[in-house]
Amino acid sequence: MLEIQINHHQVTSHFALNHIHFQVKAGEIFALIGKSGSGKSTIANIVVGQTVQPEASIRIQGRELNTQMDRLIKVFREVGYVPQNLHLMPHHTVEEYLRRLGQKMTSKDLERFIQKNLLRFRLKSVRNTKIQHLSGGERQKLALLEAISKPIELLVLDEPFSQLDTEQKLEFSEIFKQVVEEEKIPCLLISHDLMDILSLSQQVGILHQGKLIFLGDWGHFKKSKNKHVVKLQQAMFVWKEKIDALIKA
Ligand SMILES: Nc1ncnc2c1ncn2[C@@H]1O[C@H](COP(=O)(O)OP(=O)(O)OP(=O)(O)O)[C@@H](O)[C@H]1O
Repeated sequence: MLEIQINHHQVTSHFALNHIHFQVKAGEIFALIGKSGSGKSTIANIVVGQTVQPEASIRIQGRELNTQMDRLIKVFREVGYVPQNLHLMPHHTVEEYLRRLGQKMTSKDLERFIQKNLLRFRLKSVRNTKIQHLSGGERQKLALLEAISKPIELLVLDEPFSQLDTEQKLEFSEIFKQVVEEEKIPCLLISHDLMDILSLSQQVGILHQGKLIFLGDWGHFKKSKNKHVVKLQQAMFVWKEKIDALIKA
């Protein structure tokens, strides 16, 4: 279980996070959505340890990660993080990159790691392609692979769908869902688009001007009368009508 508590974090004179408190179970995807500038990435940066906020509490199985010891490293070692802007090595091929990730393994384990992950992440056909020539979807898969290639206790993805087309989103969603189930770790998924997270997450948090204005599962979401949630419900209704009409035509 991951528990995040940020009572107050002043980012600028105009923007602060307030009363952020939520929990994510192992094997569960918690989607944090909100408009641009609502504070999603600020939360992600605190959760992964990139922003120093001594008063924030990031607990995994009741153990506090945000301690002075853990502050010595840039990202908490327990976290697998896929940032909004990926930092992959452009001149390496996919296979070379995997060899780098597994450089401390025995040669037998390394071969097993490469074969398993090329299959699991559907990257076999591009194993000899340089990263600079990969599609957005392939790069995103490689970043997720890297995030889970070390022992981690939680996973954070910041806007993984923003550069992907519809087909790539579908493929990435399938792989991502399977990975979270297999790894049995809590996952925080940041997105600005409700459509991208609908079929993926069990819990959803809606962020508005630095505050969580909704927190719950999709059953609660459906029944909520909060004005911001009602707007999203209406958008979903319009999509449903359009999709139904297309299917019937
Ligand atoms: N390092 C910083 N310096 C100044 N202002 C910042 C900094 N980081 C964030 N902000 C401000 O804090 C607010 C929240 O930003 P944040 O990036 O968390 O929003 P977001 O919801 O992730 O937006 P987006 O979806 O566009 O990425 C914004 O008004 C932003 O300008």
